[in-house]
Amino acid sequence: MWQALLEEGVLSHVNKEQPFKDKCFLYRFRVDEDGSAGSYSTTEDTNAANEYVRESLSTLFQRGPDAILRMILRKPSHERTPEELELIFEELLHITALSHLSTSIKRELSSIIVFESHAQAGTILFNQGDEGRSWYILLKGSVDVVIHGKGTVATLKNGDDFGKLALINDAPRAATIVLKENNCHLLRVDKEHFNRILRDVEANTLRLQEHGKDVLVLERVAKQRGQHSAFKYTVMSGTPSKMLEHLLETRLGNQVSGLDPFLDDFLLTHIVFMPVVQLVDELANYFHCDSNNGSQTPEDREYIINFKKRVVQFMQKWVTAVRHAAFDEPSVCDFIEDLATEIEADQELSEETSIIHNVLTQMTRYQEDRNQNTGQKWKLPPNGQPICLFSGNATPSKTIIRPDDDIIFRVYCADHTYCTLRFPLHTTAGIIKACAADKLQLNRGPDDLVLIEVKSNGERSVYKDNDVSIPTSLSLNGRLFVSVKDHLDALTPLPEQEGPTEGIDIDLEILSTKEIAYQMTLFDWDLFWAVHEYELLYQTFGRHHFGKITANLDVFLRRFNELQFWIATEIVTTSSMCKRVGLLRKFIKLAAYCKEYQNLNAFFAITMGLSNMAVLRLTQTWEKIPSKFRKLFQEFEALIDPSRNHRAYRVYVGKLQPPVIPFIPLLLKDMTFAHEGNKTSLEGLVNFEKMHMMAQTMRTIRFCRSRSLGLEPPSPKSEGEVRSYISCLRVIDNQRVLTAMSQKIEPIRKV
Ligand SMILES: Nc1ncnc2c1ncn2[C@@H]1O[C@@H]2COP(=O)(O)O[C@H]2[C@H]1O
Repeated sequence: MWQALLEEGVLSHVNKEQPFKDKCFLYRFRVDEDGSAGSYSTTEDTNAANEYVRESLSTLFQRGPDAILRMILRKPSHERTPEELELIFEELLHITALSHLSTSIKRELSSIIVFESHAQAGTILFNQGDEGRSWYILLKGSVDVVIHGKGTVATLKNGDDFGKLALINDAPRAATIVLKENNCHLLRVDKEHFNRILRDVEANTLRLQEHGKDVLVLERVAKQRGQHSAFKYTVMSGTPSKMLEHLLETRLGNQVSGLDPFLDDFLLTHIVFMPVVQLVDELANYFHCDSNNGSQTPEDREYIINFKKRVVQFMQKWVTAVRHAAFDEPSVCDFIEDLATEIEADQELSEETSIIHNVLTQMTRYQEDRNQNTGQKWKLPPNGQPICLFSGNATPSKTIIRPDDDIIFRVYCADHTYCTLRFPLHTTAGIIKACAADKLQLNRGPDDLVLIEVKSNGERSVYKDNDVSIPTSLSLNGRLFVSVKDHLDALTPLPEQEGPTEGIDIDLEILSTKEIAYQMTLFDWDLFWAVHEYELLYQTFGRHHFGKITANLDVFLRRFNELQFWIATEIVTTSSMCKRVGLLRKFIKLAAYCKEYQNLNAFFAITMGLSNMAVLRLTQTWEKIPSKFRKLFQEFEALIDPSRNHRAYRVYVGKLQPPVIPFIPLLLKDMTFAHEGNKTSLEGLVNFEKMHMMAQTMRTIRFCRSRSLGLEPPSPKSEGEVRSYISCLRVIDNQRVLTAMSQKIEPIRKV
């Protein structure tokens, strides 16, 4: 009762101590303090006073038991008796915020959980950006969750808890907590106890709300070994802006080195859910958060400066993660320049000057390089040869194909007449269609016409009007046609699409196999190097989704198919059995060298070429090669075996150190699997788990290229000859034709 009187302010301790202590005489009644106590002169006064005492006593009878609990909860742990701990434990059983915890944990909590009350509405419990020291459960009253630049985003009521995020992630407080009512009651668990008892058994999911709607859903995940605790919260879904805020608040600043996985996932995939322009806009707002904030306390200033530093760090990590792709966006370049100017003018940001200058230098270097190589011309030769620079240089040699580079290609119509067009790669199918129709004098409206690929086997695939990177997307011997919609059946492949009818003139036997593998790897490395991780995203979401070109990836995938069909073409066009046997041996050796050079793309392509039914069925040829070659080939086949989701290959490649040229079709398969199996948006929030899956695959590419290719060249005998040979392979990519030729050179044996 004394405790209740104390809490209600009837009684006060001279030093304002809150827990009531018996046998202590330093209390006085407030009325005494005020000096307003007087004698009751009339009977009415006495009756009124008695009535007042009765009412007060009945209130005290109600409040007394609760006050005992609070009195106990205010005691230091070591002063709590076993009976008192039991009382606390029973109370904890009724608290929803603890309902997911086991009985033994609640017992542990009984001895350390403390009661805290605050008399005044408006009291700040802690500030955004502060170090997290405790976790709270609200027992009575309500608090506002306030965020810089946003104001109050949520109000928490009794039963709610808060303050866990900073403790679990070792991050600063994500919001300021302000008491909304007088006399709020809270339970508090301090960090050291939280870490010891709760951290690793915390609830699996944490949902943050703003204005009644979920904005961030975090899930508990295992941390890597060696870290403070076994768990932390990672983002599962969220609104784009809240995820960015969470990133800037918690994932930057306290990270000394390395790239935080959430930050890296965000940087690699944000284009899916947050366009670059929006990202730059929000970063600029964060950087300028002080511009409309007149009076600032020193704490405010510190917070603001810290935030500015984080924006700079974000830019640095952005450029590291996506390299030149960031500089291809004018809004990013403008922002970097503005940042540099403002940072130079702000003494408080002097440490950031070198970071932003470094970013600026990278940007300038890239822009210079781009300006030098601007408007390159590529051509897609009509005879099924690889896409190459128009200047005649057959090897792209570390040349990236850019959206505004031109490409020269042909568009045919049903009677096989054609026009030659030259367009930037980012041109849409709709424009190409209109222009080709005009040149070929097809007098029909654009809605009646389609742009379509006709493959060498007669298969057709229609382009959507807003698809881009059209010429590079063609299959090896595929051709672009423009046709009236209703007459697609009339389209037939051109005779030349069949490919060569006999082997290429050069005598492969005289070229050193190792030299071919070496030159092939250099060539493939250059193509691989030009592919940006983003192209995997563009390809997965569809050519029209981002309006961005996938030309470098297209060229690399074409190369894969080219190698695969080249093997089959060479074998079936070699009619001499003796030569064929030699060729088979040579190709198995070639696959072995490519594997040794860690060019797994070529290794797969060659092995798949050799496993083509048109080659595999040549039993007489296979019988004539030494058994050690056949065994080697069986090993290779086992490695490319697609069963159990390409397990053999995944295990093998998992052990390699870069540089590696990976089997890209599998990476694309993984991307498609992640894309088709998971929604991009879940109840209005970005499904970040999906973004994480996609980023993992994109990171594989980064890992494979994280060291440059430094192969020891085999003593060159015919370097130039080999190089020009492997960069200009002509192939048959029609399976029916390959099989027919195979049957011609080794007819089915009659039993
Ligand atoms: N929308 C929100 N954004 C950030 N924090 C929130 C939000 N809603 C509630 N909170 C709580 O506010 C707390 C502030 O401190 P913490 O970052 O430790 O943990 C935070 C959450 O528990």
